[in-house]
Amino acid sequence: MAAGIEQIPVIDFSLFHTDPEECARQVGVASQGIGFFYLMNHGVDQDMIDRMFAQSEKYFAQDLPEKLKYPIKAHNNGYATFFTERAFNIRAKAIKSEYAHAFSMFDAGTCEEVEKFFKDMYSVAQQVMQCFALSLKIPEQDGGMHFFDKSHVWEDDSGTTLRFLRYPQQDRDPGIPSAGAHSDFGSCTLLLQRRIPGLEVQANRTHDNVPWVAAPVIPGSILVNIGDLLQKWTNGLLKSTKHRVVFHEMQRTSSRYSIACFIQPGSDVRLDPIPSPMITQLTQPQVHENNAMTAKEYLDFKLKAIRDLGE
Ligand SMILES: O=C(O)CCC(=O)C(=O)O
Ligand SMILES: [Fe+2]
Repeated sequence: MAAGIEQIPVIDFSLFHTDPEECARQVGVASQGIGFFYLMNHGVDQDMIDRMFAQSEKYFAQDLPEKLKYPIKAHNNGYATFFTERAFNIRAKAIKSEYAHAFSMFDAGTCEEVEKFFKDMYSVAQQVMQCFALSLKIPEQDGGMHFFDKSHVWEDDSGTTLRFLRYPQQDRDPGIPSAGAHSDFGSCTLLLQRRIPGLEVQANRTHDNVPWVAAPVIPGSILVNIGDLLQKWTNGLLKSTKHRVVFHEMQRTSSRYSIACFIQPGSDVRLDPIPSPMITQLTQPQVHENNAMTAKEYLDFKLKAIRDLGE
């Protein structure tokens, strides 16, 4: 049965190596449906993930002045508080820049491991992007399953960001989401949750007041969702779904931690129409803009829109 919008499918990602077509089919169904899917057997080492969470806990446990040594600025690296959510961002670009000192949040010797972790997550994203290209049936002469490879290169300048998140312990339900309903901006997001649930996904895009679907913590999984840029780039075929984080009873006794990896195309990538028969068949005719935005222009446009909203 095809996955509906009411449920988040779980995909055994070892299929990517044994049966990429079937893997891509499952990724395609989920991406055109609820816009979220779990990956099991994704290949990122669980012990390393556990160490990243341990580093994150240690970082957030520091006194505020320590954390504020690296406040988030326009470059989007560093510590930020958004309402009841706390975050520490590291952009892929920062790893090799003068901003590398921000890694002092980590214990000595762990910087290399953070970089390895970030790169391993990025490789999973690249495989997911290959599944997107396969499911879109992009012709071989246009790149086939490797269509997105050129636009997602680790070394290229991009907005790709690793974000360590903490939702502090609270003795009562504040009654409002810790992270309000939003969609992500980029190509896709890879999320690691641990222990405490709270993430919810919009069950329906067409009417308000519909139930939210819980995105439970599935140990060992990576939760992937499509971002606005990929929705726009695929002319709406792949869905960027709103989600939020709400208070969970377990937060009365401990903080909730998660780690998100926001994947963006290279800054200079132009979002020209994708040569996909699926997009042609399943979406309204695309408006051919002569001056398609670059990924950076799109991201700046989205960031400006939230700044203008005063968020
Ligand atoms: O912490 C989570 O579970 C989700 C975070 C999220 O949606 C975001 O930072 O965009
Ligand atoms: Fe999000």
